[in-house]
Amino acid sequence: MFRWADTSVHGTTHICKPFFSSRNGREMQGCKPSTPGAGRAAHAYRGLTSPRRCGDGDCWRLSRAPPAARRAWGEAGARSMVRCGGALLRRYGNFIDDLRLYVRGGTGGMGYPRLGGEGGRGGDVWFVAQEGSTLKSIKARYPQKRFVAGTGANSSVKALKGEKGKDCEVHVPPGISVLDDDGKKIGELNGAGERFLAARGGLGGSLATNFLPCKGQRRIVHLDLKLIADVGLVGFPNAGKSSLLSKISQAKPEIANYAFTTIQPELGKIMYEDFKQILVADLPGLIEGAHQNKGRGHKFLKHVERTKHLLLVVDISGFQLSNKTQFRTAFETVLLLTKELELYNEELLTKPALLAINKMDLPCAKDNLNELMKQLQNPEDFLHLLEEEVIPENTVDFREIIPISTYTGEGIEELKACVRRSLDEEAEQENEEYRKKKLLLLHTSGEQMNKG
Ligand SMILES: Nc1nc2c(ncn2[C@@H]2O[C@H](COP(=O)(O)OP(=O)(O)OP(=O)(O)O)[C@@H](O)[C@H]2O)c(=O)[nH]1
Ligand SMILES: [Mg+2]
Repeated sequence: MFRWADTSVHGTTHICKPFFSSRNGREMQGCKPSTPGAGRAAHAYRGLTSPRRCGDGDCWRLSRAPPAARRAWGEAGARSMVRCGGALLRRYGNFIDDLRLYVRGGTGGMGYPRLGGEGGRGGDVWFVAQEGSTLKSIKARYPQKRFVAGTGANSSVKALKGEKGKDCEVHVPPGISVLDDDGKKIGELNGAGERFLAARGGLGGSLATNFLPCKGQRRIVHLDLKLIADVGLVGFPNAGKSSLLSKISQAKPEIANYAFTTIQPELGKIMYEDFKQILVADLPGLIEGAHQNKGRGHKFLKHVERTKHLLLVVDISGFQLSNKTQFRTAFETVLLLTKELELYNEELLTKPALLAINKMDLPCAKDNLNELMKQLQNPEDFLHLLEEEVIPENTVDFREIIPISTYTGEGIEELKACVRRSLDEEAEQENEEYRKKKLLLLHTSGEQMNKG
């Protein structure tokens, strides 16, 4: 259940209780913010949140916040004043995670009717997973995006059985799903060296075909890339995911105080003293409705599918995309993120998950954290205040909740340790299951041999 890591904020380990939702009759975890969503108090509360650049180019400017909020926000807020720019005008970077290709197997060779010779089979088109390969490099090298294998050799007096046409091998990055033109998955390439037959060559001419060759298989396929990482950073825009990645790894992602700074996934490695490395993927921010592809949600959510662990990152001061959208408290953002994951693919909620509560250096953070804690401990007291649309059907079972600040470094070491512990536990569990399966297999094969 929810477990708070030791932090310099609290200095204690705190166990939060799960709660029972009367709404859907399921066990839930979470809380309801006591701050109402409207009115003067809420306005002040909102004013304490980081002013940010909104989706449509407007800003929640600090100057609009009430004076009390501005005072409370103080320097930290001023430091992270909104920067309005043309970021949203940028394309989705030059990172490519979907490529449409035409593939055709080679035509078979002609048969030799007089001597009953058989033409060679056409070559095949193969996709071969190779480390270092990218969809971008495929596009750059083969702008036509057409892959045709060689034609089989004709049967001749010298060689009655014609030679097979040359195979065409396309090197693709590991983590590829191959889809047909209707979007149906026809193959997967996860590890380096794995191969997928994309188009089979046609048979050579023989007696059965009146010595006429057959054409090779032809089709349109999509290569859909999903990042494979140990941990995926999931959160609303501006929560500090990229800041966190830059703090725990050598990666240098772009960091800025506006939504959608990260427009393409970025990878970083956490290096531990014993040389263990954990691959972390910084994913672009999600917004409400991401599961319906709002804010390019599908493009980003699909990467979550292949990460082993989820690390949800939320801003303790809450989130508001623009002054036209509703303000969401830290707890509401947790629920909303859960909901987006659940609606996109329910299985995502079965992944081991951790929760990082960021921006603990803000003046309002400790109060908000205490409030959040109260809500987490007695959620049933607050749940009825939440809007229906915020509450997910299921919940993420957070292994640990860690308050952090990427500015001061608070909680960062604890977070790294928690990530390591969680991955190690999972690996141990997988090993145990593998051992059990092997033992069972040995046992049953031994019994069969005894019977024989
Ligand atoms: N006060 C404070 N600000 C922070 C902290 N971490 C990040 N920020 C600020 O929050 C803003 C957003 O940080 P990013 O790391 O770009 O956030 P993100 O989640 O990657 O945002 P997107 O890429 O848009 O999804 C930046 O101005 C950061 O400087 C923190 O611990 N404390
Ligand atoms: Mg980012």
